[in-house]
Amino acid sequence: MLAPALGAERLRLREPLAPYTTFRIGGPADVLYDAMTADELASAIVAAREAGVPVFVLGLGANILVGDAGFRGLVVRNRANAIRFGSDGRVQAESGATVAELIRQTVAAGWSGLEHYVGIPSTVGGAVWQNLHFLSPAPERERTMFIAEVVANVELLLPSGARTVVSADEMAFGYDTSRLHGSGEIALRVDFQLTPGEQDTLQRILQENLAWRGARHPWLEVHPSAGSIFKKIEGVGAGRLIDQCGLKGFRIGDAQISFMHANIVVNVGRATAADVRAVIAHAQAAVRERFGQSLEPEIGFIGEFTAP
Ligand SMILES: NC(=O)C1=CN([C@@H]2O[C@H](COP(=O)(O)OP(=O)(O)OC[C@H]3O[C@@H](n4cnc5c(N)ncnc54)[C@H](OP(=O)(O)O)[C@@H]3O)[C@@H](O)[C@H]2O)C=CC1
Ligand SMILES: C=C(O[C@H]1[C@H](O)[C@@H](CO)O[C@H](OP(=O)(O)OP(=O)(O)OC[C@H]2O[C@@H](n3ccc(=O)[nH]c3=O)[C@H](O)[C@@H]2O)[C@@H]1NC(C)=O)C(=O)O
Repeated sequence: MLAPALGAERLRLREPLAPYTTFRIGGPADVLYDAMTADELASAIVAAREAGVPVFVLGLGANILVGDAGFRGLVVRNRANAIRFGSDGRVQAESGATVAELIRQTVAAGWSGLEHYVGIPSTVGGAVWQNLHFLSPAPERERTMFIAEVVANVELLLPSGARTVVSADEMAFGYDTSRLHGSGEIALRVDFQLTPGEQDTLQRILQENLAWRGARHPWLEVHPSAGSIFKKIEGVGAGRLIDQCGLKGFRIGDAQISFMHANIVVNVGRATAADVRAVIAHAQAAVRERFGQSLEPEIGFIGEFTAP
């Protein structure tokens, strides 16, 4: 049903999703399609919806846990990555561009606003979906900065299949959220408004932020993860509560609570989604019993899970 619209030769059947996630976990998608432009991304979603096929848009797979039984339907891997510079600090990126590449190009051109988010795996689409954030530069690090601060407009694909451009004010950005959560809307392109930056300042922020993250978070290349597993508990810290339960290093199968940061679960070998879910349940039960607090997962659970 999808082949006429998307091209049979570009559809991969029963494709394992683990390699396309930072957790390196997850069973096969019925069908995987790589969208190479924003137009292809929009066409694929519209084609799937018209055919009544469930569809999931995959960025870098940095904030999701895919079930061991995989995804029934179409996974569209967003590889639409064109980046165009306008005048006076305007930069437009397709939503599959990586934040890493966008930072590389904007910093090289002397524009400030995105350098704070260095080292965080994300596509531009994932970044606006979740309102990507990091602490303000050292030495103060006095506040959390959000990508919303440099977003001017977002082009959206609506559930109807129509496209529209909305301003940042209309994006309902919050901590770890935006209007894209649960709305069925997909970000196709984002316009950023950046400001001139001193090359030395930009380079300092890049290096200091990478050092900060490197010292606190496990390294993805060695210890695959999905970043923070649980949502922030304001003024307390999900990681601190799990830590105080003595759970650093707690392991089920090959899923382990990181020794570096208790809010991160790492895949130390061949972890399954069931292993990760069992670790999540254990941490939730321990924190509820000890502190009476509910830990709410921050990651998305995608596809089909077998019982742990
Ligand atoms: N601060 C940190 O240290 C870390 C932060 N992260 C966060 O994780 C996210 C990772 O992004 P990424 O790997 O690209 O995303 P993922 O592939 O992990 O997808 C996560 C969700 O993003 C939504 N999404 C992705 N692309 C789009 C799009 N074009 N339009 C609308 N929704 C989209 C989907 O939501 P839906 O299910 O609603 O369709 C999906 O469930 C970033 O937001 C980043 O902030 C991750 C790791 C560490
Ligand atoms: C890693 C992510 O985002 C990160 C983001 O990189 C950084 C910097 O802005 O701030 C948040 O981390 P965080 O470390 O402050 O969050 P929490 O896990 O709630 O920890 C809060 C505090 O608890 C303490 N803490 C943390 C871990 C630990 O093992 N022990 C401990 O005592 C630390 O003092 C820490 O600062 C984001 N996490 C959440 C859940 O909001 C992600 O979204 O995947």
